[in-house]
Amino acid sequence: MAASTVRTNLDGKPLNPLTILMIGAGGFIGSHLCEKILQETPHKILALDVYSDKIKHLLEPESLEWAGRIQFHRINIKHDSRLEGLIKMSDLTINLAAICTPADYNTRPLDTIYSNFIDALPVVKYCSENGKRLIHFSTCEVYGKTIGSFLPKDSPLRQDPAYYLLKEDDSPCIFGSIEKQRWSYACAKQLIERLIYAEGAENGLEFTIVRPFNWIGPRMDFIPGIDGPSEGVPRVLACFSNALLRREQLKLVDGGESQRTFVYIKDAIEAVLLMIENPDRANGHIFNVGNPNNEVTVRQLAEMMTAVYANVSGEPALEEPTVDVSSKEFYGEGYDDSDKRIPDMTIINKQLGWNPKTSLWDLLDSTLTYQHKTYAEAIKKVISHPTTS
Ligand SMILES: NC(=O)c1ccc[n+]([C@@H]2O[C@H](COP(=O)([O-])OP(=O)(O)OC[C@H]3O[C@@H](n4cnc5c(N)ncnc54)[C@H](O)[C@@H]3O)[C@@H](O)[C@H]2O)c1
Ligand SMILES: O=c1ccn([C@@H]2O[C@H](COP(=O)(O)OP(=O)(O)O[C@H]3OC[C@@H](O)[C@H](O)[C@H]3O)[C@@H](O)[C@H]2O)c(=O)[nH]1
Repeated sequence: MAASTVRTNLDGKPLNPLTILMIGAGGFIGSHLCEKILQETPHKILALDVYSDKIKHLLEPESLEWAGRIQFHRINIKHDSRLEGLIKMSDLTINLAAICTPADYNTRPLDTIYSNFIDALPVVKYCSENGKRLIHFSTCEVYGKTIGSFLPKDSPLRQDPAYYLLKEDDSPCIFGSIEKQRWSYACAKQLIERLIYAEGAENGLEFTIVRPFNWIGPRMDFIPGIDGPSEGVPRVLACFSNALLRREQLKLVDGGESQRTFVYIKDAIEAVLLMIENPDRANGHIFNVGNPNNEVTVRQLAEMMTAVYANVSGEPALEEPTVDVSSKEFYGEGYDDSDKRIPDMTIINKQLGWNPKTSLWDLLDSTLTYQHKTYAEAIKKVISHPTTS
């Protein structure tokens, strides 16, 4: 591994080992980022989260080759005086902590706003006051709806990228009305972005903002009734995986017409490592991180996942693998949706030379292989003994 050799950045400068405070290290993205940093770099991680299940394999046993380079701190940043001390001890803080599942945005809007704005405030403040660098995770949802979504359905302008391509320094942020509480998350993320940007402009905070575009892969969210609440609604990858594992129909919200671009978590993590190790190129920037080549409608995603899962499991797909449900029925009152999300890649290409590599088919193949291996047996047990779940 590279830890014993001298690492250089994109400009050929040697890199000193960093101490990185990773807030939300126990989540989906955090677990992959911890793995990458420990396996490929000499950097140290102060991993902060309220949960550690997804990074258990990195914390135990003590004999692992990176023992001593990762330390877990079980802390809730809502109320813990240790936060500032940890920021002071680190060269860089990465903030991933958030409530970020759409089922929560309209049903727990207060928790969503507190988590994505209020709870992030001390992190920004302590970084700014102590002259520490911050990489903050925002979201592609700050763009909201595309300009093109307001055009008539048959308008040829809808095919023009000027009406849908999402550009960091150009596109407006278009949300629905206040009673559409779906946008509580996007709005909170937008305000914290503006605050970080202002701290940079007025007080010299060194920051990078990341806007992930539907990063997916192993360890994303949970499978209801197995490693998460039975009634919980995770993001689409886990919802569809859960249905496939249980041989149930995949639910298409409002016909599954919305479009998304999906990027493989392992590609996306490469971009984050470039940001970590190239501050001169990353500071002061907002980066879209996604795969513009992997666009599908949610219906197409369901069809692809059904086909891939049949290959992986060796079980034929259901005759009617999908069923339509209304958003009101699925998410409740106040849901709304982003119509289309294609990231413009100009800034990340220019600053960091990063490009995603993995096709949607390939990333679904490795992810569903993982889901099958991890959950198929447990699901069978729960189905045959429903009362013990
Ligand atoms: N996965 C994606 O495609 C995606 C897309 C857009 C934005 N993001 C952003 O990236 C970040 C990470 O997303 P993820 O997919 O890994 O989500 P995740 O839910 O898997 O991880 C978030 C982690 O933060 C922790 N956390 C939340 N509140 C906390 C608190 N008060 N104190 C300590 N820990 C706390 C959670 O326990 C969890 O482990 C979030 O900010 C999210 O908004 C992710
Ligand atoms: O079972 C399901 C689940 C979801 N969906 C649909 O699939 C699409 C994608 O849903 P996801 O749950 O992955 O969430 P979204 O892409 O809407 O938002 C996500 O993207 C960016 C991040 O900030 C967050 O992780 C999350 O808000 C939506 O149109 C949703 O309505 C279904 O049709 N069926």
